[in-house]
Amino acid sequence: MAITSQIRPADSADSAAGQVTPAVRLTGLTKKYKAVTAVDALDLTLEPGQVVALLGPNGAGKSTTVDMMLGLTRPTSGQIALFGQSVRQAADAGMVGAMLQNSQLPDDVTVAELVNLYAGLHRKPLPLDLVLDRAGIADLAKRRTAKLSGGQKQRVRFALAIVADPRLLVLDEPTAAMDVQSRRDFWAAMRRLTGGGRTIIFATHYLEEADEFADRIVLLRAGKVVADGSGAQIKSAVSGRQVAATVPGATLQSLAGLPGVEEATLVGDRATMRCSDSDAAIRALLPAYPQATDIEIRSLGLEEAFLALTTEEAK
Ligand SMILES: Nc1ncnc2c1ncn2[C@@H]1O[C@H](COP(=O)(O)OP(=O)(O)OP(=O)(O)O)[C@@H](O)[C@H]1O
Repeated sequence: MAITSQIRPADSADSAAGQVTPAVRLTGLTKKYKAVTAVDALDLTLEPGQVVALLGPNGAGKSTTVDMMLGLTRPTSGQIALFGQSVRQAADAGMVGAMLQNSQLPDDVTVAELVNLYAGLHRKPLPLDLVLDRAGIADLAKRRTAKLSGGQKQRVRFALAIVADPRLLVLDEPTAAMDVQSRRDFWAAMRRLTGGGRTIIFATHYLEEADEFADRIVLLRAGKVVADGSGAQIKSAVSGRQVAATVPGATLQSLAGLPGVEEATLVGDRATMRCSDSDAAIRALLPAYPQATDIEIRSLGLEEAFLALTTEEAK
C-alpha cells in the first residue's frame, strides 16, 4: 500500500538535514516471538516536541514497540536511539518517563508517599507539589492508593512517569480507564507539559483520540507502519470509496492491481475493492472484465475505512 509514502516517509528527512538530534530514532526495529513477528523492521524518527500516537488494532505491535523503547523487551534486531543515546543511557539519565498498561500500584501507601518513593529513585526529581499539580492530583495527595478510581490511578501513574521531569514520555494506552472528562483533563495536562518541548509517544486503539491529541499519527498493522502523517492526512488517506462487483474469472491479484484500488477481497465471484479513486478503478475494471455485473459504489465512513486499513489486506 502506498499511503505511507504518499504522506511522509516513515523516517523523516528533516532530521538528517537539520541539526536537531531526534528524540527517538528506531531503525529496522524487529521483535519476533517464535512464529509471530510482533514488530517488523520498523523505521521511525520523532522530532523533539512532537506528540505522536502509535495507532493500531489489537496485536499491531504497539506495546511491543513501547516495551523495546523502555528497555523492557530486547529487540530481535534493529536499533533504538533516544536523544542519540542507548535506551539504557537515556533511562539512567532520567530522560525517559513511562506509563504502562495495567502496571500495579502498591495498595498501602498514600499518593504523596508513593510519588516521594519514586522521587527517591532519581537524581534530580521535581518537587512533590509540582508533580502532583502537573498530574492534576494535588487534591489526592493524602488518599490511599487502594481507594482510587481507575482514572485516578492512571493519573497517579502519570505523576510517577513525570517525577524525573523526563524529556520523553512513553505512554501505553494512557487513558484506557478514563471517562471522557478525565481523558480531556489528562490531555490538557499533557499539552501543558509538551509546551516545554517534551516529546510524547502514546499507544492507542482510538483514531479519535489520536486525531484529537497527537500532532502526528503512526498507524501500525502487523508490526509495520501502514500510514504516517497528521490526523487530517490520515483521515483523508483512510476515507475513500468501496466498489463491489460480481466479476467471474477475476483473480485477487489482478483486482488489487487495478488503478485506484488500495485493497481487494474476493469471495467466490464477488469482489470488494477499497478505492482511493473509484472512478479510475471502474474505468479499468470494465475493459478488463466486460462480464462484470451488479456494480455498487459506496462511501466508507471514517471508522470503517480505518478498520479496513488496519485489518489484513489482500495486496
Ligand atoms: N510475550 C509474548 N510472547 C508471544 N507473543 C507475544 C508476546 N507479546 C506480544 N506478542 C504477540 O505480538 C503481537 C503484537 O502484540 P502487542 O501487544 O505488541 O500488540 P498491541 O498493538 O500492543 O496490541 P494491544 O492493543 O492488544 O495491546 C501479537 O500478535 C501478540 O500476540
